[in-house]
Amino acid sequence: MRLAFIKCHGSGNDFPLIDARALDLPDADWAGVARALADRAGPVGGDGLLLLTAGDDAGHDFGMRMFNSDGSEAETCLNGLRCVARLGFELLGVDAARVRLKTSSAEVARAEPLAPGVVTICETAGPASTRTGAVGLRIAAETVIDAAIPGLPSTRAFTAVAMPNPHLVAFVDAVDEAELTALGDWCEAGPGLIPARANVSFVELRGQDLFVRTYERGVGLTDSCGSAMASAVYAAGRTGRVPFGTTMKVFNKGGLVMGSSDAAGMVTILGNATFLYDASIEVDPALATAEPPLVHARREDEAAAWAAAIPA
Ligand SMILES: N[C@@H](CCC[C@H](N)C(=O)O)C(=O)O
Repeated sequence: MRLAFIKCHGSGNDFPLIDARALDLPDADWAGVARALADRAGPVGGDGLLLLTAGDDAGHDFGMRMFNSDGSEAETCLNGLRCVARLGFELLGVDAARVRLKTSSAEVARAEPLAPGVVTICETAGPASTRTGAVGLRIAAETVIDAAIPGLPSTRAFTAVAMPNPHLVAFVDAVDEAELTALGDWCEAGPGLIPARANVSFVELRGQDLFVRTYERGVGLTDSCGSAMASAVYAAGRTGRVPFGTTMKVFNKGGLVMGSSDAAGMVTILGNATFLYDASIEVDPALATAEPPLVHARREDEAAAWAAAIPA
């Protein structure tokens, strides 16, 4: 089948994005499309597949679905949501919307550019939950807040957050990528402690700002993860490191976003939604393979604006 897509990124988290409002494919086929298009060794590459889906009578202007590179479907993707929101705004001619996610809803709106030429979207999601059941942790404790998790092969103190996708967040003095990768790999095996797996983040507190490095469920180490940044912002408030209500810069390997949260668990993230190119591609969902894409237009001005705003 031939699919049109936009290659986009939110804070360096990159995705093929498909307007799927009129496409009716079984979930297994979307999983195959994700595995074909978000394969780093394949013709497109990305940290997952984003779908813009139709609105509904429950007050959602449109919806978002997100499939990880391994074909698993996530509850949310907050870097991806900004890109989906931008496409929804452009297609519907609106500047704000309520969006249906897999198991929750989010509010999105156009915002003042973070830097000249950088399309910027504000998103509010939540409430974040620290209930271990919501995070998928099979332990007796009701919550894990800045505490070791029995059975996890790490002695670090974690805060477990459902955004609503599962996150384990540890504040560290300095991010050790090898340690993060080893722990992420352990979670990827779906151990009895956390069978649905988890996104794992190490976070450096830099004054009242954060630097977040994340091993994403279903993907691996990524340049940034929006729901991980949201979880880290909330965890910073919940653990008393940064007062709720503080707007902080959240740095990551792919750039930065602005974030804040409140005691009720609502998290607001402001960040880019950059479109890189428009293309179409022949995909075989059953085999999870794709031909090289036909690129129709490159949005070089947007890529340049982001590069100028976030020097390497
Ligand atoms: N990159 C995303 C999160 C994508 C889903 C995640 N890997 C999961 O399986 O929960 C983001 O920006 O939030």
